[in-house]
Amino acid sequence: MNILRTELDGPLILEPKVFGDARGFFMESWNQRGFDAAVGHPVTFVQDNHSRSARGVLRGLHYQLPPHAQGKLVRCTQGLVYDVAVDLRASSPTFGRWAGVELSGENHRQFWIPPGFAHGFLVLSESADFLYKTTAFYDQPSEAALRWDDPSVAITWPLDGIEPLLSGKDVVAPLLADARRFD
Ligand SMILES: Cc1cn([C@H]2C[C@H](O)[C@@H](COP(=O)(O)OP(=O)(O)O[C@H]3O[C@@H](C)C(=O)[C@@H](O)[C@H]3O)O2)c(=O)[nH]c1=O
Repeated sequence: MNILRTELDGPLILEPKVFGDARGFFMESWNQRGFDAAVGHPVTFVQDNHSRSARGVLRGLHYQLPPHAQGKLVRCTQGLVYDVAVDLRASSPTFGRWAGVELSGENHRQFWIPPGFAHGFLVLSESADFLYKTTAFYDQPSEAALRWDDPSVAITWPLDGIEPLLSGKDVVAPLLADARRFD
């Protein structure tokens, strides 16, 4: 597994070793020992999620508040998405900054987003299957969101003229100035 850092302290891009042959490919999509070594400490996942979205769907930016804050290990198994993490750790030198990466069924990349970050993605293919593991259970009262197009965060989503399709709650998500942050 190849590990790439972003300009933010915490998120990691993981590139699993893919064994291709005449049948197709094989890869270890998660290996506890390798993952813990990459992150530098043991991580326990408790939930796996799967969503499917059409082109132009933008889910996010989402997080859960402590004590239900979630680390997420995300990947796209079919299609192509642009995936983004935003640093919401109040004491972080990179508070309010973002990192983005293309994840696809072709590049097999995974993105580790630790607790303390908002997360979202934009679908760039006709459809996309998005799978992720979380370190805490879904807790609806702890859900929080940050506006995807907050000018102070200024994420350069590769929209290319697409009008993103958002959920009702994402349309009215607060700007960074009003969003809940992590102490
Ligand atoms: C996230 C989640 C949702 N749900 C339910 C609640 C709701 O009725 C339905 C759809 O939920 P949402 O609209 O929040 O789904 P979605 O917009 O896909 O939410 C996800 O977005 C990405 C960007 C993330 O980072 C995830 O953590 C998660 O917040 O599924 C669960 O039962 N368990 C879960 O873990």
